[in-house]
Amino acid sequence: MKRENYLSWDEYFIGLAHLSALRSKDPNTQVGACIVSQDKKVVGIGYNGLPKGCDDDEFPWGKVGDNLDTKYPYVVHAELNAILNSGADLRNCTLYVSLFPCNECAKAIIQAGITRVVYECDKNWTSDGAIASRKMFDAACVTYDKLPKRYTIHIDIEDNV
Ligand SMILES: O=c1[nH]c(=O)n([C@H]2C[C@H](O)[C@@H](COP(=O)(O)O)O2)cc1CO
Ligand SMILES: [Zn+2]
Repeated sequence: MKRENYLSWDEYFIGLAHLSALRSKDPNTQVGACIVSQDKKVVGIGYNGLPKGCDDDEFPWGKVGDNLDTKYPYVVHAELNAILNSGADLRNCTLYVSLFPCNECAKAIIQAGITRVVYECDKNWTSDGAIASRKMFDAACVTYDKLPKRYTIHIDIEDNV
């Protein structure tokens, strides 16, 4: 008889997105994204971080002050990193992401041909960025689904072998 308590596809892929977020150096918000093809293959994965060649220890991670002295002009968002890290054709793929995408990522998601977004947290739901994202997703027929519940996936590598 097969195991009962295995991960669902949604749990598996959002779990991968969360694992990826653990690589983020952002001290405030760690976001992870995972792109999955129609036949359930992972074709892209990423987290919010600086572009290649930009030193994590040299660039700022703060939120306030002069814009150029904050992280905002420099950080590549998780969704965009997942798209850029993929070499695959992303048409009709699903993007799993821990936070609802901002409008800049929404544009990249649409242009890449991704047709479904599954997200977990929508703490930014009423921000202008998220409102613009929804306008564009609706116009471009990109569906967006919030995962129905939060859950814990426990990974203990020592115990797992
Ligand atoms: O869609 C997103 N994807 C994404 O990776 N991020 C990243 C950029 C920043 O590193 C961080 C947001 O930082 P903060 O919550 O401190 O403003 O999350 C932020 C958004 C905004 O929704
Ligand atoms: Zn974004």
